[in-house]
Parts: sequence; C-alpha cells; structure tokens
Amino acid sequence: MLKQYSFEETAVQTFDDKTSLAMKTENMQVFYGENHAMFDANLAFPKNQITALIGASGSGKSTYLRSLNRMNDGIATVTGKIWYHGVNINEPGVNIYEIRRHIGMVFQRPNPFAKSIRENIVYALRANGLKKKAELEERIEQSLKGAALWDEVKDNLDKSALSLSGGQQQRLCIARSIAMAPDVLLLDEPCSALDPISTVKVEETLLELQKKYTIIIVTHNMQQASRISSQCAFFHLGHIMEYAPTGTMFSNPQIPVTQDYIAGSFG
Ligand SMILES: Nc1ncnc2c1ncn2[C@@H]1O[C@H](COP(=O)(O)OP(=O)(O)OP(=O)(O)O)[C@@H](O)[C@H]1O
Repeated sequence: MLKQYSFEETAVQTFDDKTSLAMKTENMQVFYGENHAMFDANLAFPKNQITALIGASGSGKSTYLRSLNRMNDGIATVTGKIWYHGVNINEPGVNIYEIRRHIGMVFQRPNPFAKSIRENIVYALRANGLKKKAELEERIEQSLKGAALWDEVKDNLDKSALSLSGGQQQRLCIARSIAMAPDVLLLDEPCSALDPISTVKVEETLLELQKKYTIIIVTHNMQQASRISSQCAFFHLGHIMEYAPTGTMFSNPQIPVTQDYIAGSFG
C-alpha cells in the first residue's frame, strides 16, 4: 500500500526578481468533473532553461503541462493564474490559438501529419499567412536544423513523414513546433516511444534548443531529467511536493516523499 505523506510538507523553490521567468502558475487547480486532479500549483519557469516535471503515473504531470497552453480547455476546469509575459492567460478573453503559437507542444507519441516532410513544416505556417516560397523554404531549413534533422532529410523533403523512423518523426514534430517560432516548448514524455539512440538525439536537440527556447518536459525517466534539466518539479497525487535545482533534487531531496520516490520506493 502507498505510504501516506503530508501535503503540508513541501519544498518548492521560488526565484528572486533578478531571474528572468518565461512563465509561472499561481494557485492553479484542475478539476476533471468531480475529480480534483491538481491542487494549488505554484511553479515558475526560468527562461532558456529546461525544467523537468517528474512523479509517478497519475500524479498530474500531464494535467499540469497541458494546462499551460490551455490544451485542457473543454476537457477540464482550470482555475488560478497562468502568467505569461505579464498576462494571465487563464482568462476567457484570451486567444488560445495565439497562445499556442507562443507556447508550443510536442506529444508523447510522434504524430506527424500523413504528408511530406516539407508539408509537415509549412502547413501551419501557410495557415498563419506565410505565403512567400523563399521564406517558407528558409523556415523549413531552419526548423529542421534546429531539431537536428536537416542533415538526415534535406535530400528527401518530399518523402512521406511516415516513412521516417520514430526518433526522426519525433524530431520532425519538434521542428514543426519550432517553425512557428514559439517562446516556450512543452514536451509530454517525448522519448517514451523511442529507442535509446533516438532518445539521445532528442535530448541533444533539447539541450541545444534551450539556448533559444524555454523548455518544460514531462518525463518518467529520472536519468533523462538529470541529464538535461536545470530544475525539477516532483508531483505526487496532484500536489507539487518539491521543486529544486536538479542536482539537489537527486542528491539531497528535502522531504520524505521525494526521498522515497528518488530511492525507488514507489512509482
Ligand atoms: N482527460 C481526462 N479525463 C478525466 N480524468 C483525467 C484525464 N486526464 C487525466 N485525468 C486524471 O487526472 C489525474 C492525473 O493524471 P495525469 O495524466 O495528469 O497524470 P500523469 O502524472 O501525467 O500520469 P502519467 O505519467 O501516467 O502520464 C489522474 O487521476 C487521471 O485519471
């Protein structure tokens, strides 16, 4: 049976005014009907860094992540504040399509469109009014380079995206997101369907991308969190229990529930 832990005992770091933040949540709560899935979530994300969200299955990591760019609209009720560039984007009047252009998302399973590699990149760009061929070609090259896929596909841009390996498809999905020039990239276990070599490639890509983007990643893989993230948030049963620099989280967790999780006692 799962040990009971006090939700009163938390260790959540905050940042001083000198830290440049990409976004933050304040008392965010999420309800799926009667199910209260996220309690008072207060987290801030430093710009141009990778933050990992870790915790056991069902602890609320994806729920939290999806709320950040309003992907839970119509699925769950989200209350509290989600601050992005000084605006609370958890308000009814906010244009969610605009928000998602700035806060992009990559899902667990690679989900390229059943179209060519080129079309996967330009589809949303065209829909957003970018028409000039030269500009589109430039964006294709830049985003595929950004996702470390260019060298592997540059001679086959008209090939079906579905003919790529899983790891290449996931990097194409990352390229598709960054083609929209987002500011924040949300990734929900992007490597869980990938082999170890593809996983390394995606991790290397993310480490490079943090120079331009703020990255928030859900991962089950603690080695992955320790390899790539600057700070880590530990979720337990819908509560954020600990938030700390990744090195500290893994070497010196502050509270019993995190200590037990890191030691592998549950999850
Ligand atoms: N679409 C949904 N409708 C109803 N309940 C949901 C939905 N998505 C998640 N939940 C519930 O919210 C809680 C948190 O789930 P969530 O998927 O956010 O956890 P998680 O930590 O991401 O888990 P995993 O690591 O298994 O993906 C669970 O109780 C889950 O059953």
